Amino acid sequence: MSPNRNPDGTEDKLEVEEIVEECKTFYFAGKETSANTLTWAIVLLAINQDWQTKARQEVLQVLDDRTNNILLSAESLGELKLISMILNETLRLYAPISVIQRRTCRDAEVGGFQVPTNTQVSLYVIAAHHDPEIWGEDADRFNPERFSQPRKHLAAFLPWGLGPRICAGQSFAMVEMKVALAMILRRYRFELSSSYVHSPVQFMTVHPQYGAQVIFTKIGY
Ligand code: HEM
Repeated sequence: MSPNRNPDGTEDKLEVEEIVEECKTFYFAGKETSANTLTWAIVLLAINQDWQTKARQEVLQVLDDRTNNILLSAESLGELKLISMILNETLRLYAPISVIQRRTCRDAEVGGFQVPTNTQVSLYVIAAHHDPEIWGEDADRFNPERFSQPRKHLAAFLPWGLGPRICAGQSFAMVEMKVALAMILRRYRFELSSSYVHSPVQFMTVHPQYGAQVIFTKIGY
């Protein structure tokens, strides 16, 4: 671990315990979030069979256009436009981290409100993501088309947070989720089981309280 130079020129190094803590943060921040997003994406595609079909067609087309049609290359990942739209819409509807917290280090004014130093401020990601004034009257519906055009309000979509503490694993997470979803779509058709009960719950991350019962059928690709 290379030393970090402070503004006064002195050097700081992370201690072993601090490195261990960082590893734990990466494990927790990286595993639950991505796993739950993928789970919700599978549930949403199991409900919305038209999008599942379109997404599979895209994956097969991107793979077919390659000589090695089994693995996705870094460049072919960029061609999975529908998969990106589906993952973004999943992150909008079921942002794994639904509340972001900050503590003010000085007096501030936010939207006309005076916020004194040392106040804990909670930013409800889930409220911004479901606001009909931003997303329209169908804000609660799954519609990946919303992400076919660049977003007008950056701050209306913030599953990764915003600012200097934005998610450190954002790009990595999108790559792993795209690869996993593409590989599942390529090999399986899936539908919701009749035992599935829709009940999102927030406990550390937003996940399906009673699990996600989905029936997978292998397809011959
Ligand atoms: C769907 C997947 C993920 C989502 C939705 C997500 C979301 C977030 C959010 C909302 C934050 C807080 C940002 C803030 O306070 O403004 C965060 C922080 C963080 N995330 Fe992620 N994350 C995901 C995956 C990952 C992965 C795969 C890794 C690492 C491999 C990772 C590593 C981190 C770290 C280290 C932080 C703390 C950054 C800091 O405090 O400076 N995340 N993430």
